[in-house]
Amino acid sequence: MDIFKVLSRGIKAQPKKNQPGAPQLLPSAGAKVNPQFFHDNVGGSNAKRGKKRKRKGAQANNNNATESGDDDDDASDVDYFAPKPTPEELAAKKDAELKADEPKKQKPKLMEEDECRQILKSHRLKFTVLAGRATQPEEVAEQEKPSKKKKQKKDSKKEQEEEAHKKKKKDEDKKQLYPQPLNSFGELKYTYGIHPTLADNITKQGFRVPTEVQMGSLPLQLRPEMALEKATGVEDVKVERGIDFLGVAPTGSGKTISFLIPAIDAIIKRRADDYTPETDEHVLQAIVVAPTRELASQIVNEGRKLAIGTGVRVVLMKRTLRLVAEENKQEGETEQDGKKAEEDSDHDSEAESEPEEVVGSDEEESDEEDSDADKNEESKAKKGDKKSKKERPITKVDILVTTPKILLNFLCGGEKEKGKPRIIKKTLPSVQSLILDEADVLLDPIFRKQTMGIWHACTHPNLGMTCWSATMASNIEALITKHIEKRARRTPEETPKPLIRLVVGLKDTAVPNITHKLIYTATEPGKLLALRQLLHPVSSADSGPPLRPPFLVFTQTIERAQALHDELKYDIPLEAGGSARVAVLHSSLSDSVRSKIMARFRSGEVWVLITTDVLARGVDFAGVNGVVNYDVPVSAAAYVHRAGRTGRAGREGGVAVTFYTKDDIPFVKSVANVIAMSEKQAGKDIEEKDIGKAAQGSVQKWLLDALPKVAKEDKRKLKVRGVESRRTGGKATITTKSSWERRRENNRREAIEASKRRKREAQKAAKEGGAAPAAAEKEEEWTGLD
Ligand SMILES: Nc1ncnc2c1ncn2[C@@H]1O[C@H](COP(=O)(O)OP(=O)(O)OP(=O)(O)O)[C@@H](O)[C@H]1O
Repeated sequence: MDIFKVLSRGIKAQPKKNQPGAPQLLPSAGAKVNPQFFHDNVGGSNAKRGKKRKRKGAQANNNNATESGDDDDDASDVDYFAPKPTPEELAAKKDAELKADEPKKQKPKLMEEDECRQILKSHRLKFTVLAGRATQPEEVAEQEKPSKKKKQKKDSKKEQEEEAHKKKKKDEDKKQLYPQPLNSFGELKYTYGIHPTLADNITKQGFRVPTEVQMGSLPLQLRPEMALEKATGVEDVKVERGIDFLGVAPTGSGKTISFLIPAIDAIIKRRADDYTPETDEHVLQAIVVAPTRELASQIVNEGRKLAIGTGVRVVLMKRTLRLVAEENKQEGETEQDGKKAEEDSDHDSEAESEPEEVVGSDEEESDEEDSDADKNEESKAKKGDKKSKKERPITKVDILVTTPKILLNFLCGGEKEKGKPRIIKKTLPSVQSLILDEADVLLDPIFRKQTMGIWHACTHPNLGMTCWSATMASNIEALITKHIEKRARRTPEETPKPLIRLVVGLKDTAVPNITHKLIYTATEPGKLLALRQLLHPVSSADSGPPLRPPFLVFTQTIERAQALHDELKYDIPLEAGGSARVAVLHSSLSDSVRSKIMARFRSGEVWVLITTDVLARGVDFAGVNGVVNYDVPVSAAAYVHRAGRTGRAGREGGVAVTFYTKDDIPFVKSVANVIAMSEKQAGKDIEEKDIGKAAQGSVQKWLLDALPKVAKEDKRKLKVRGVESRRTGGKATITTKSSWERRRENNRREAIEASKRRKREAQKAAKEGGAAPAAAEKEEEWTGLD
């Protein structure tokens, strides 16, 4: 040790974490050892986030993955003066470790229900049976008598409220489940028996510790009977035919592999069971539906990585694909069914409570645009003779990943004609698993008919349905439950499959590991100034942690994204990469341009990506340091998803900034509420005594109280149309030019246009008659408004 070096070290204390000047941990710094969001010390007197309970049971299950970074605690046991082990001792120790890693042949050891309860609670996992119990308890009868309840309430409101609350809690307790959690990925192979190649692929991806949603959902999906073996009071939950599943878990918590692992494993097993040389073919067995093309291709990539060496083919749906589908034999009936399904859907959307879920205007376009993007391929296909369509080989596919419209078009034999109901001409009887990623948006009125059409076309009697999202409005949950029950009624001879819901953490909140900033900019130009300040921060004394590239900027419309890009593209100095560092991505761009921009952003070439809600859901950019909501999101759920593009897989240091102007004040309360709830969940909520202090990144209580409540009708309008003034042709434009300058430019442009028009008219008249040349000459003399 160089003593001079030690002595010459500065004595200035290093700033602590989260203090100004302290090196900040950013999402771009890389993956975290432990991707879990919640691991409370349940049971201890001083429960604290970030500390994980140690379990005996998990160790007994001989897992080959470390549980968490908490093993560092063992450092206190290190004995620096102990004699060094001999090489023989080291070799013997290694042998023992290897032996411990070998799969156990005997029956895996399951945890008792109490222990499961503790672990589930510490990771904030809550399971509820929503439908399909063999005997439905009295709550159904209770629900059928709302008028009587109301009457009672009038008598002694408080008493009745208390009673209702108690009853609700009791009912909820009754429906709750405490299945086995997955403590490590090693258990997937040794306890739940997934194929070794699939297990190896999981390890190769570097996944060591399962996230909460993986802990909760994988055992139930893979072997429900085993997951519930130690659970008590589940006699009416019959899982022999599998389960239907609804997973509501934070953004970036690894939902994708939670549905891909069971889908791939089921295909491998079925193939092994039914193997004959003739049947060893790829048969479409699972469909994953996602709302945007970017998300769909991301799922394909994830799926292919997991399926390496398993023989399972994961394919992205394209117009030119030929799938094995059965012609609908009872077309007349299906037509009626189809019509009925549409009527049902319409009826649902009106009858149910106002949906809280977001459907950004752009998302609709994104799927609309699917058709445009695939037109190239279609035209190529059309160029060949008509026969070629028939001759095109059937695509070998086991898992199909698709956006809803493109698959529905295939099933209906073409695009929708205006005013005509869609008829499903083909069905997909081989599909045994239908997975809806971002299910709430897929079942929102905007995509509902398309998604329901696909659901209807999957005719397998034992179709398994799993739905996933970070947000789930209650009306969407009710819709899923209703349709699953309806399907079950078609086969009364079979035991109904239970629909089990898993909620991780608080429903509809943002991830707990990011910082939120709500910034009032008063006007539209104020936003541009504020964004420039974020790009070029002048002082570190700014409120909250600075926003460092790469980051995403969300706008309400395509036009605004384009305009913001035009404004910002020269803001990055040439020596730092110039305009190439800022890019825009929206649904009017072609497919190939979109993919190129995505690749450039992922590679770090683009620092600021301006976009619309087309990238708000599901897209995984691991190292995004922040999100700027240049325009206020159209709903609380939209906020959750946009903010969730940062802080993925538990990465710390992400920032979500939201600008709001005078025009947004009527709508911003729902966003402020989500921020407050998310901070509360993260343990950062402001205490009464701190009200008035500038708490970093939190929404202060006075602001929450001062913001007006958003009326239901306004919420609905906002969701469908966004802030009116920002729609195309609205008064709010993104530009640094003053309105006087813009007016002058407009006048000049119009004058030039008018001049050209007159000239053309004069020339036309000159061709026709003699008097015109003079007029044309006269016209040329005019120089327009300058
Ligand atoms: N167990 C794990 N350990 C570490 N990283 C993981 C783990 N599981 C998933 N990830 C990574 O976490 C990131 C987010 O995963 P994913 O995209 O599946 O999240 P999500 O829950 O679907 O998010 P969203 O709600 O935004 O769609 C991915 O980069 C994925 O590779």
